[in-house]
Parts: sequence; C-alpha cells; structure tokens
Amino acid sequence: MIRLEQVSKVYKTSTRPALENVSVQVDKGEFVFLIGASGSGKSTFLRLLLREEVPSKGRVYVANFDLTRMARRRVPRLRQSIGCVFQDFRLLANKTVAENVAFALEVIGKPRHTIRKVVPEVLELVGLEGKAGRMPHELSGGEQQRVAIARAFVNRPLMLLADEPTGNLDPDTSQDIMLLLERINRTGTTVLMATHDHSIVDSMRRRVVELDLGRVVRDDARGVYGVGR
Ligand SMILES: Nc1ncnc2c1ncn2[C@@H]1O[C@H](COP(=O)(O)OP(=O)(O)OP(=O)(O)O)[C@@H](O)[C@H]1O
Repeated sequence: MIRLEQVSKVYKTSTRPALENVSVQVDKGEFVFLIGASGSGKSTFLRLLLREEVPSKGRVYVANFDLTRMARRRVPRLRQSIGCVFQDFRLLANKTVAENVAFALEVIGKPRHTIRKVVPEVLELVGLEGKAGRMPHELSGGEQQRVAIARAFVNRPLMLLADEPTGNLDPDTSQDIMLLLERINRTGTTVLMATHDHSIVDSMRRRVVELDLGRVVRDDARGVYGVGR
C-alpha cells in the first residue's frame, strides 16, 4: 500500500535532511503509528505520500502509484485514494456538518443522489446522526474531529493519514477518536497516524515506526511509545 525505498528529503532552505535513507513498507489494512520528536520528519513523511513534496532521493509508492514518476495531472487521482485528518480539524466554518462532508464529494464530481445517500451513512458511522444540521462552532472538539474523519472517509479511501488527530483533545475524547479510527481500520482501510500521544500508542499496541532526526530508528510490530520516556 505504501513503500518508501531509501528516501531522503532535503528542503532547499535547510542544511540537514528532513528524512534520510528511509525505507518503510506498510501493507493494506495495517494500522501504523509514526512517532518521533518534533522535527524528526513525520509531517515530511506524510507530505511525500500526498505528493505535496517530492523526495530528493529514493522512490515512493502509494497504492498502485509510483509517485516519483507521476505526472502532475494524475496527482488529484492519487489524493482521492487518501483521506486526511489533522490536529486542527480544518472544517469549513460556514457550512453545516452534512455540508462539510458533502463538499468532499461535490469537489470530485459525485452525483447528487449518491451524496444524499452516503452522507447520512457516514455521519451515523462516526456517531453524529442527529447533528447533521449543526455548524462546526456548535460542536465540541471531539465532535468536530468526528466530522473531519467522516469527511476524510466518506469517499472510502484506501488509506487514512492522520497527523496528530488527538492533539487538541482531552484523554477521554482522544480514546473515542481512536476507537473510531480502529473501526475504520477494520473496514480494510490502511491507517497511518503521526502522534506524540504516549498513552494512546501504549494502549493500542500497534505497529510503531519511530523517526529520529529523519532516520527510522525503530519499527516494532506491536510497539509502545518508548521505555523511560
Ligand atoms: N517546508 C520546509 N522547508 C524547510 N525545512 C522544512 C520544511 N518543512 C519541514 N522542514 C524541516 O524538516 C525537518 C522535519 O520537519 P517535519 O515537519 O517533517 O517534522 P515533524 O516530525 O512533523 O515535526 P512536528 O512533530 O513538530 O510536526 C525539520 O528540521 C523542519 O525544520
């Protein structure tokens, strides 16, 4: 599903590589935590998968796409197969919950009857039935993140990338969001989540890939955040 082969990334304005000789493979249906200190390269890793950045060296494959050789016009197709969730939710403030989710389908040209059918289904999946008409500011942080997850998942992407999705949430709400991401993972969707949240990583015992100064220093099948940290 995801393959990085000896990938290095050096930003133009930076002296040290953001990623250095990184090789990681993630299979379909896996749930993987990407951890590491601030500046270790987690966001760069995710941006390479979305082709928001290109590697300085090495190759990146996502689904059946070879991102290294991909023509610019094919990038939208790649991004349709990847759902994204962020720490700051990134909802459209002037649209309702249902409109936020529907918008993700409108921009890729889905027919109206499909949108009418699948939006309530996905809102039910994330536990927001009954809140379809609310505005984002009328929701709690956890509910806003559920909307963001619904929007990321409504097109049934092959993969969900989550960058610190619990970073703005209290521990109980974070656990609820993790249960939701687990449920989405059980549908066969590959989930890759960058996080600093020790307790979540420790309680889930999933695969952990750790970056340190741009290098992979650990790849454990059922890892914890780290001993003594
Ligand atoms: N657009 C950019 N231009 C120049 N340098 C960058 C750019 N983006 C990231 N970097 C540098 O690359 C390194 C890795 O950054 P990255 O954002 O990938 O780390 P991170 O692990 O996601 O950090 P955080 O947890 O703080 O989000 C850092 O040294 C950062 O300063």
